[in-house]
Amino acid sequence: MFDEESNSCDDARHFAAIGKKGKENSDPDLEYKFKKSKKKSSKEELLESQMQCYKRLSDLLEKSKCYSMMLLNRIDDINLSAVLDLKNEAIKKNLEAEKLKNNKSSSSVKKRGRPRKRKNDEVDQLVPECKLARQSSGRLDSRVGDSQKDEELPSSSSSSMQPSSQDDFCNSTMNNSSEADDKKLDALNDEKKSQNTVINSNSSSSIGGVKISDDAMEKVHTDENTYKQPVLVSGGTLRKYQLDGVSWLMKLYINGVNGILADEMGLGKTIQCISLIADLICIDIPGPFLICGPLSTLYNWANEFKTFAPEVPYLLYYGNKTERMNLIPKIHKPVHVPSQNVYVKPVVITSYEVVMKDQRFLSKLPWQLLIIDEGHRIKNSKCKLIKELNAYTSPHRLLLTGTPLQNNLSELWTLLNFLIPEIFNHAGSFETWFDVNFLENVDNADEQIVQEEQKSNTLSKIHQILTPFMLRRLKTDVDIVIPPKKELLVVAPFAEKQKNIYKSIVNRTIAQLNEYNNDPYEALADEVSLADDCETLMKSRSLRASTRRKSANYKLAFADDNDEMQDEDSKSGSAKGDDDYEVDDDGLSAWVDAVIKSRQESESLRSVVNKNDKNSVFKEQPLKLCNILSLLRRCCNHPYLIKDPRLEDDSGKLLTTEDIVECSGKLKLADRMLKKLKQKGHRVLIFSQSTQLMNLLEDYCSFRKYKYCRLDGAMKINDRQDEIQRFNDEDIFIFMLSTRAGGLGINLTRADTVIIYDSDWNPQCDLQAQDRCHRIGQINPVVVYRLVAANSIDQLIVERANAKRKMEKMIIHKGKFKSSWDEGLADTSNTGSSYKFVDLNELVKILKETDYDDVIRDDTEMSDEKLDSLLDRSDLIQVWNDRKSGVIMSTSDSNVASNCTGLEK
Ligand SMILES: Nc1ncnc2c1ncn2[C@@H]1O[C@H](COP(=O)(O)OP(=O)(O)OP(=O)(O)O)[C@@H](O)[C@H]1O
Repeated sequence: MFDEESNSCDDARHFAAIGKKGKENSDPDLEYKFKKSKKKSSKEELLESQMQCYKRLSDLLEKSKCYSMMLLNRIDDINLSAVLDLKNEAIKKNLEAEKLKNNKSSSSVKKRGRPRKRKNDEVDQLVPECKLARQSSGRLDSRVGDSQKDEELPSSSSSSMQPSSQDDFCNSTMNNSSEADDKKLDALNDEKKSQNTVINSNSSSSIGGVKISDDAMEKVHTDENTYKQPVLVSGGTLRKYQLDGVSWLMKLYINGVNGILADEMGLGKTIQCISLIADLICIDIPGPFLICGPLSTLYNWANEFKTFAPEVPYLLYYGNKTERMNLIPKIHKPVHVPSQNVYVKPVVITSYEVVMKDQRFLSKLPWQLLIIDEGHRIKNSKCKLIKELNAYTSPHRLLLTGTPLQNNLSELWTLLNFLIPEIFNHAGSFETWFDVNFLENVDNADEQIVQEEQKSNTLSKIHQILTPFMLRRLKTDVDIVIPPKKELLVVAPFAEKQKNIYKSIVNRTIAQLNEYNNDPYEALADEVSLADDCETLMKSRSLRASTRRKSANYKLAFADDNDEMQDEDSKSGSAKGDDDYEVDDDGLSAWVDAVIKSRQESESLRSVVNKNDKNSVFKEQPLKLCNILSLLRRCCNHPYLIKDPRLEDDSGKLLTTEDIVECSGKLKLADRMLKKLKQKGHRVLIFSQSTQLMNLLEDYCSFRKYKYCRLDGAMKINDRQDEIQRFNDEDIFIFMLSTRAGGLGINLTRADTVIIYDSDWNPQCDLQAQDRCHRIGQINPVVVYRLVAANSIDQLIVERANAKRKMEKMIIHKGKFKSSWDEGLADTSNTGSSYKFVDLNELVKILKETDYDDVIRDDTEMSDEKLDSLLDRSDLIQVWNDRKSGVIMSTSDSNVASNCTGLEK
């Protein structure tokens, strides 16, 4: 619905922003209307605001259309000129380089008196000492003691994982320090550029200052059907869709358009970016290039460079302050790329943390490309990272994310605003452009959504606007063969005592709410006594309270989920539902409604109160309220998370008994499943939101004598990497990971089973987690079990997540952004106001989809037969075998191949 108040508020912000930015962005017409509107009646204002809204939307569509037209024309111009074939060019270049090298090496043979070696051997020759250093370093302690510390990362000499290219880089810069300094880079590369013809001032030079010669342009301007693998990417073969992706990225780059590569997780966004950089090097753009991402993904980037583009130098820039300072000279040192005979700056790979900490220094460098991996990290417009990143100048910004839309449309808008502020210039007015309430409202029936779309075409408009800037392919769209996956929602009944505790929490809270009538603040201020109640209950079960670990540390359930590596059990979100909770008739749903209502009320009150009184007593109350959700979640996961009753032995170790399994419905079921999975030789990833639950699961694994690995956000990067390596190298049954830290950018294809022990409010986090093993490199079908405690907050979370997922599917419309660049633009280049309308039948299909393929539910303990059928994956194996033979018969037919990936529902 159009909101008059928020619109005028947006307008005010909009004009304030105009004032700040200067005249160039202002719209005098709008400004006049805005001032004038103040004197009008509210009806007139509403009408006028709606007109403004309409005008802005038309402007936006027009801008997007013009942008697309401009790009299309530019591409056409370039393609019309005589385009040399990239491959021939590469071969020519290689020959020249080879010739040059032969000359060089024959003179060096004379000088050093040693025989000439083959190209690859030469690189290896440079680094024997570094390789030795790699082998000699040992494992490090697994925890960071002080969370406030700088990232504790090793210096280059002590890292057990220091990649060879890094070593190559160190060594070669040392060996060549006298000749390959900054001046040499400029001189060398200037010399090369001067051999080229005129710089195409119409193309990139006008956009962000990137100058690309005609010669260079010719090398990259082949259309995507003939786009060739970059010569520097020698460690693997790009798949067709990846070549298309690189072609798209290159076109964005040379046309000065920022964008989002939003391919589904595991499709190889990394290799596509590496290929882009490799191609940029070949067209005389010698860097520097900056890649930033979550800490846990840095080694993955390094490994991918090492594997696929071994000649492209990179630098892992991280560590504490001193370590980073020591690395600074290396950022500036050019490195020789033998096959191209060019000097380039190493690609700097770093974390968000460092991008913020070292902003003052790093942002001064003339980055030629800025890649933000797991780009949804900046979905919140107020996050510090966005502000810091905005200080970085680069002619090109690229966001990578497999999950561009996580919670709501404003987040997507924030990403676009960061990338293309000239079009998506005012995030706040987004809501006034589109009436997206009907999409975001979880209570809306599917039919309502379809009717609304029929009426307003909102989805069609959004798709049209996004198309030029986003490329998204799903596993089912592309020519890769990944074994099928299925997801099962497994509903576990509470263990008897667990159920009592849960009831007690709910009843006590409702009583509080009633008791204090409409005053939720007072009602929930007594949280401690609520916890005490639970304790009393536990004690009454004769479970003695002696524990090494502290009892429940109530973290904020509504903490900002943008915090890097935040992986505790407290997540952002809200719950709403009207389920048939047996715990307390309609009690729980009423309770949840009350929780939400009071949260909203207290938030608005807080904002009012806070304006006047910074020390307001109300300030923290809404968060306390949410702690109760956290308490319920703990209870669903394991009652020990409320109070751990175990005693210590003489060495201070907690004595674990069968009770650890018996008192939690979910663990009891998981225990039975794990026993059988082990017998069948499967390997399992267990994801949880809570590190405290992971502590318990560790105790459980030790108790059952299961070999396990662990990865969570508190671990140092080296230790995470060691654990990943250990799981990949050794025969380890279980890898337990915190969803937030372990769900990003890592490859664990040795596992073929995923257990999501507790679901995230944000469904994309769980999807990211599953895709750690369902990706290229997986050879077996994958089964995902999502555990849910029956009739509990767990179910609300899954429902809420499903609603968000539906919205994401509608916006990031399946198939909408997989189209090629030109096809995508063609939609917007049509004359007139013709939209490519959303196919309503397809929309209905999307609305009916769920992520899980089946729900397995039992009110009592699951029978052995049912358990066996739960664990049976012969259906997947059959499908996989059939598909494999189908693919073999027609590998050239990408359509057939694409039908052979994933599992249709
Ligand atoms: N053409 C290729 N040949 C061989 N392996 C490939 C190819 N493309 C990708 N891979 C491998 O596929 C795996 C997934 O790639 P990558 O991690 O880049 O995916 P992603 O899209 O970035 O996923 P995420 O969003 O989860 O980070 C990696 O192990 C990568 O090495």
